[in-house]
Amino acid sequence: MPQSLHGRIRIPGDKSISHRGIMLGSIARGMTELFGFLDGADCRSSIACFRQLGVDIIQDGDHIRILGGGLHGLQQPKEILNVGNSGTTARLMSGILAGQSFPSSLTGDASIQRRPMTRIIDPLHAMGARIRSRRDDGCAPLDIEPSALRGIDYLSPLASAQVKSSVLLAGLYAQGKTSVTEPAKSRDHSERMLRAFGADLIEDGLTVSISPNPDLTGQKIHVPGDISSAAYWIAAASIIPGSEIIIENVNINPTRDGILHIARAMGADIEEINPHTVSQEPVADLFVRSAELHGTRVDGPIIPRLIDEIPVIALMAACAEGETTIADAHELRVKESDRIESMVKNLSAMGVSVTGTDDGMVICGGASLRGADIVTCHDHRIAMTFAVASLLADGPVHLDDPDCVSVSYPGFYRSLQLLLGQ
Ligand SMILES: O=C(O)C1=C[C@@H](OP(=O)(O)O)[C@@H](O)[C@H](O)C1
Ligand SMILES: C=C(OP(=O)(O)O)C(=O)O
Repeated sequence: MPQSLHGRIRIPGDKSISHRGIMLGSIARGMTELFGFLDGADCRSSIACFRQLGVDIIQDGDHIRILGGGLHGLQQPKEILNVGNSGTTARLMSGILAGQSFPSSLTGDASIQRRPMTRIIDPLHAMGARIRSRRDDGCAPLDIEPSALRGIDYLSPLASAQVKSSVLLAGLYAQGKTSVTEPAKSRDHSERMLRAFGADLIEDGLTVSISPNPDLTGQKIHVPGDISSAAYWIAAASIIPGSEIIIENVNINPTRDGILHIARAMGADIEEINPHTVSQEPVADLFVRSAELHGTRVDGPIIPRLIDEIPVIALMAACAEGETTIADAHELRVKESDRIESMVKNLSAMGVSVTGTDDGMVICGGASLRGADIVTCHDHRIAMTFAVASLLADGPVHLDDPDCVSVSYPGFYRSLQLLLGQ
């Protein structure tokens, strides 16, 4: 019988909001303070890049102070900017760099150098940017030359907050208005934060428009807890009989709350307590009790609202009664790893009957999980998913790179021990 989870837990700050806080604080005028910042490897990469761009950023744990010099206050970096493992840093920062009066280059780790950048290069080109993939393969390293930008109306083929945000940030430096229309709503943290910093931004359904600003103004931002990190505890507490936990201070932004909808559709028992707003973002504590789960269908416009949670949703599906189909999630193939392949391979190794499809997977629930050697592909979400799976396995589960969790959740294993009462 697996050991149940109990107690209250506070999860680290939201990764998307932490990145945006560093970036907007760096191009705003005056002091920005971030409280509850995610001190994980990805957000540290954003700090390192903007320091290289001449911004004074002081970090004291999860408290950050940024002295921004305004939209044109960045300086030419002496060396190539290194985004590490962070796609968000690469794509959003490219939008800012495209509008600068100096050249710059950026690269990242092996995973970043495989992830597609044409999705931002194309719209930035249409705005007049001079940005090219050094190896001509559509991936980083990217070289960016100064040029005058003009506003465009961009019809994005993808529901991607990174693409949307990159174009909107470039729009701050463009002549005229820039708008982005997406096929489905992606996370809207950039829109909320840009507005708080004083940007001239309008939202109309799936279209967001921004006009160039004379300047943004530094802000104090309280970063709420990351629902993508809460997802592991939602899943673990739901699956393991007898569990009862409270996850404090979780961002429940409707563009991010897909996991709550899908978990409830599977029968999960999740109560939202004390809902309130913090720095333009809706927040609540989540009371999660174990429940009998059953299979469901995960597809359509909810996909961008839970894209990073699909690995752990697939694990919930493996432990539920009946079949679950995940579709319309082709984007999983271009994350830190090919997450469809990673999930199919590792769930199969644990004895789950799962079939990968082009844009998702079909999972037969109800199997008992056996011990296995897990290939994480250095992907933090795969590592955390199988650390949760290990609680249910009837034999030892070995992760080849357990430490990669520090990309988004440095205290993950400590939190797990706490919830297990160890
Ligand atoms: O904008 C963001 O902060 C993010 C957007 C999503 O990526 P896409 O924009 O590629 O969908 C998500 O997967 C990533 O973890 C963070
Ligand atoms: C896809 C992710 O992040 P990024 O694109 O910023 O690397 C993630 O955190 O799951």
